[in-house]
Amino acid sequence: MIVHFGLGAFHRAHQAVHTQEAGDGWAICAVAPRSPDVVRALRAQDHRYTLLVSDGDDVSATEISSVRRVLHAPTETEQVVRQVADPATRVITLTITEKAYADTRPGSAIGLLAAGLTRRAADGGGPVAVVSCDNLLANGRRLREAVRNACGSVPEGVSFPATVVDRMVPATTREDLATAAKLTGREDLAAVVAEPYSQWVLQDDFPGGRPAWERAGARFVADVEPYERAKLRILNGAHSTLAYTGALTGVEHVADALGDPVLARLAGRLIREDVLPTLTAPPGVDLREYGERVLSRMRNRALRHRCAQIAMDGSLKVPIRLLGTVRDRLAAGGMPRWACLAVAVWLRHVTVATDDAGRPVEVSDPRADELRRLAHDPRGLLAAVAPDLADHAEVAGRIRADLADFAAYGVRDCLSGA
Ligand SMILES: NC(=O)c1ccc[n+]([C@@H]2O[C@H](COP(=O)([O-])OP(=O)(O)OC[C@H]3O[C@@H](n4cnc5c(N)ncnc54)[C@H](O)[C@@H]3O)[C@@H](O)[C@H]2O)c1
Ligand SMILES: O=P(O)(O)OC[C@@H](O)[C@@H](O)[C@H](O)[C@H](O)CO
Repeated sequence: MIVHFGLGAFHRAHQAVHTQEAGDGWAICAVAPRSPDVVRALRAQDHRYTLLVSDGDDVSATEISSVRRVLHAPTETEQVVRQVADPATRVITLTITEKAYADTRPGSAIGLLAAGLTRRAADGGGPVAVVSCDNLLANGRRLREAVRNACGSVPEGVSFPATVVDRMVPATTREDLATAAKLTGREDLAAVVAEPYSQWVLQDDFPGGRPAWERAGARFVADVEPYERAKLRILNGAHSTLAYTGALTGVEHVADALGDPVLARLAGRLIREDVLPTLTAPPGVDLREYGERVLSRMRNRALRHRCAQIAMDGSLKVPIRLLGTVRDRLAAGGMPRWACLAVAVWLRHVTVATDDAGRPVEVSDPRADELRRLAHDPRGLLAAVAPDLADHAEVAGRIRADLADFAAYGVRDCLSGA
């Protein structure tokens, strides 16, 4: 049995699909940490749901049935703890978003995981792998640290393999639900839509055994780090850049942001000129080709990936997706013009929160209030997120100038002249 925390769209289109395609009998008990809606929807349809896969032209529908039980954490806490402690559970996966790793209070996702692992250790539940599938740096180590904080120590027999996950899965829209109903002939409130591309790279450290996810295309490697760095900097770096520039220029979805040549040029130059020189290719991977493919994947119009969704929680995402690129380019003697520009666009997004036409944009970030209070002080603002870069005269000067230009001329005009 696998216990999964975070019953969002991504789990349903990625780990659940890999587990079904492995075909070796593993089943999933999925825990919803917050909203009960998906729990109700799945219970009403025998836990089965539709995966729509579209390249922008054709769409296929597949029934996913690897999820066999669902639990709502706030109201079914004891069942969650018992399921984690159960010796039949041998793998635990998580997609709980970046910010959830900092919340180790009792009752939080990490708190419940920790309570279950503690009971498991006391009851002799046996070894188990706990696998973060969130877009974090060193997600295995990060999760281990969170569990250690919540438990006081790391329970024996628990491994935390590092992973890299890659598939674009936007929030399901009403139109997606209508497409699922049309293709399957039944209403499905838990349907998800994804691109054809799907990748999962994992460190093979599963002391209690694991599904044969390699049968579904997963790769087990000794060192996940080069894959992680490449994916987070190329794909997620470009995604966040398009999300902030799109949001501030009145564009709703990522595919449409790439339809604007000015925004597409920024994303392309960011990848080619700033990100690629900071990377070492994983064995057998052509990173230039991966970068081009990422941009073409993002042009998929079947994915209604909202700029506002990707823009959320920038204070946690931007350091992972863009600041490493800035630092490595500087260390190598280069000036990461495009990455700095992207950081400046994010700072404008989180502090000013109106687009070029003066319309309010959606900002959801745990540090938004604090950063907004620093809007009048560009150096202080940068120091709040990257003190080392605030001390770098050229970077701080460029970001200050970009912020002033955005205020005077608008983001799009500045980007078109950059
Ligand atoms: N959607 C994608 O394209 C994609 C691709 C790769 C990785 N991921 C990873 O998966 C995560 C979830 O993406 P999604 O598309 O399923 O999003 P989603 O909004 O559909 O689901 C988010 C899930 O996280 C839970 N959650 C949110 N805040 C939480 C908190 N503070 N504590 C505990 N749980 C919390 C929600 O209850 C929900 O189950 C992302 O944050 C990312 O790290 C997503
Ligand atoms: O899911 P988030 O919020 O961490 O980030 C939004 C997207 O950039 C991300 O989900 C990508 O679609 C994904 O990482 C592709 O593999």
